[in-house]
Amino acid sequence: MTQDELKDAVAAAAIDEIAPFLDRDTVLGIGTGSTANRFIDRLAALRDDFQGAVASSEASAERLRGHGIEVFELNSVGSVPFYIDGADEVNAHLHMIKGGGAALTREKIVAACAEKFICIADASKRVERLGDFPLPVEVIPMARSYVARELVKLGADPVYREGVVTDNGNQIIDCFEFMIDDPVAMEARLDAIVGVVTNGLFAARGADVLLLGTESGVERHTPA
Ligand SMILES: O=C[C@H](O)[C@H](O)[C@H](O)COP(=O)(O)O
Repeated sequence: MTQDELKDAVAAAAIDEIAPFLDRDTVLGIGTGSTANRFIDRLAALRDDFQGAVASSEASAERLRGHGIEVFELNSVGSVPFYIDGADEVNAHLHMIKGGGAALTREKIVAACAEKFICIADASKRVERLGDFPLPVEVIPMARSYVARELVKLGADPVYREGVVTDNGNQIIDCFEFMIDDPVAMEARLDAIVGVVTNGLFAARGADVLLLGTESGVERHTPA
């Protein structure tokens, strides 16, 4: 199977996972990226079965609206039973690296509000140790050089993602050569650097369920 077919398979599995719980009051949390897009496209068929969605990016909001799915501001929503999103890497504890598409901050906010985080990913995203994928860090623009120097002190090779402005008007630094032994501790340590808005480690609040697309079918994992 191609990677796109595996993404399609996990998007379909996520629909099966949430469909029995939808009602007219349900507002879903929706992530960003190519896997989340496939989920959004499948969600269109169910649009009359739930109220709408909160999106983690302007791109996902536009795609949802394009399918006739109402998009709500997070501040106007009481509860978010499910957050469905992809990942750049995920380990056995369902800690993740996210933010390859620069949407990490809004993703982390919507995920924090959700009762259940369902991660949808093809098998290439599953790793033993996080860090081969360069860890994204969203920074306030005026703090970029300072934050980069602090990241060097932590052992990373920080690279400014040129030309990218996040939905929040900020910039992204990608941390190369930065293997992560303790994702929970490192997530907190990075967040403590002045000028960091968010880092792409989703460990303190990891996923609750991983739907992993493999050659032999979709595997359902919970945290080890
Ligand atoms: O900022 C982007 C998000 O964190 C995505 O969920 C992540 O990059 C995975 O994207 P994709 O499904 O395209 O691999």
